[in-house]
Parts: sequence; C-alpha cells; structure tokens
Amino acid sequence: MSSTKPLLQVSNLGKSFGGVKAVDGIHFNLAAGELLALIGPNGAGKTTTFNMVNGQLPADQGSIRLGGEELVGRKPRDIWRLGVGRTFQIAETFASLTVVENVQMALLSHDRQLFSMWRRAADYRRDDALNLLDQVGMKSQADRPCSVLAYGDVKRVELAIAMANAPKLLLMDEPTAGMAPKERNELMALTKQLVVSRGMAVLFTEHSMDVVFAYADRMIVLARGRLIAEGKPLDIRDHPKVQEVYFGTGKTFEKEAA
Ligand SMILES: Nc1ncnc2c1ncn2[C@@H]1O[C@H](COP(=O)(O)OP(=O)(O)OP(=O)(O)O)[C@@H](O)[C@H]1O
Repeated sequence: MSSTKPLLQVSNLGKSFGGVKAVDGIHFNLAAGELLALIGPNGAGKTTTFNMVNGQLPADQGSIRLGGEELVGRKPRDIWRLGVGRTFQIAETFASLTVVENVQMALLSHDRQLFSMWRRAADYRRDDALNLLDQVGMKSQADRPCSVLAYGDVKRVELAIAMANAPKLLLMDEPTAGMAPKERNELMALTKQLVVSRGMAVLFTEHSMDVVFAYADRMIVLARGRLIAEGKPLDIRDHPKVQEVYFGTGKTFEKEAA
C-alpha cells in the first residue's frame, strides 16, 4: 500500500517558560496542499508553536520534520532556506518602495544576492516579480508605492513577497486581523487558491471562526499548551472538549464574539 508522507511532521514538541508549559508535547502533521488552522484561546501556545516551527524559539523537546529534514536545532535563516516562509508586514522603510520593488527585494534576498546590489533592485527579475504580483491580483498596481495602497491590497503584496521564496510551508499569524469581512474573505480565497495551485502547505492562526470554518481544510485546537482536538471544521464545531475548554460554558462556535 502506498502512502505519501506528510510535508510537516511535528512530534512531542514542547517549550516551557519558567514553570509555564507553553507548549506541552504536541503532535500534528500537515500535508502539501493543505490549509491547517491552529486555534485556541489566549495563551494556548499558538505563537510559541509558530516560533518553534520557524526557528525563532528553540524547542525544549520534540521534533519538527519538513520533508524528512529535522528543523529543531537549526537557525531561522536555514529553516527559511529549507522552505518555511512566513508572512511579514511590510515595514515602514519599505512602504516608500513601489509594490514591484518590494517583491524584487524579496527575490534578491531569496537568491542570496548581497545588499550591495540594492541599487540594482529596480532591474532585478522584474518580470518574475510581476508574475508573482499577477498571482495575487496586484500586477496593475505594480508601480505604485506600497504606502498608498488599501489595507487589503498591502496584504496581497505581503503574500507575493512570501511567495518569492517559493515556500513549501507558509506560516500565517492571524492573516486577516484588522480586516473587514469582505477583505478577509478575499484574502483567504486567494490563499486557498495559492495552496491548491502551488501545492503549498499553510499553517495559520486565526481568531475569526468564520474564516476558519470557511477556509481551513482541517484544524488543531490548543488549550494551555496541549493539543485537545484535531479534525475537520465540522467535527471540531461539536467537539465537547473544545466547547468546554476553548469557550467555557454556554458559548458556541456559532458567532464571533462582538
Ligand atoms: N517569552 C515568554 N516568556 C515567558 N512566558 C511566555 C513567553 N512567551 C509566551 N509565554 C507564555 O506561554 C504561554 C503561551 O503563550 P503564546 O503566546 O504561545 O499563546 P497564544 O496562543 O499565541 O496566545 P494569544 O492568542 O494571546 O497570542 C502563555 O502562558 C504565555 O504567557
């Protein structure tokens, strides 16, 4: 019987801060082409998990394998080179650059070009940068400065920047925070499209349950560092442990908190 190995295999992963077990021996897998939501109440360990996957925080225990390669113990830059990307907000210093220049800078970085080549960024792989912008629906705004873009459009550019490194796995920390419902849906529909067309895996945290239920292929639920449930959104919705631990009594998944 043939079985494809998951792209990401996390096992017995743990991290403590002083006496607090922020992440307490969690296990999960993520396949290529899958959109996996990581949810849980405040302080559940979501950010700590993210930071261990991309190497910003060293794990105390456990293993994180990407395509069979162990990531625990590697530097963030090496993990990025192996294909773990993360969406970052466009920093103010880059907001004055045009949309396409921002993507060109990301391509420079991906190609390990030296910063002394900065002045040549305007010429560097412009067609490839435009192609990435086309994939996120931003080609027509390529020559506008990022500083004048609408918020939802900035998020699309950030996605194009993350794509410049051709990640196998993309980590998105609350991608739709601060967005209106229509923009949220557009961004997540775009993300889903990229997941399918590129065979990329996405792990994302999200507080909006509407987004999670509409777009996640699968979800994992953390509470106080422990993984308490895993499954398809519809299975998770009615999971008694999730209802109890995640929301406390009397609350349901039906509506987001106002
Ligand atoms: N650098 C740190 N030093 C000490 N304690 C920390 C540190 N980072 C996280 N913690 C603790 O670890 C636990 C998990 O925190 P984490 O930020 O991973 O949760 P989270 O699920 O991302 O929460 P939120 O939804 O509020 O962002 C919390 O109890 C938090 O106080």
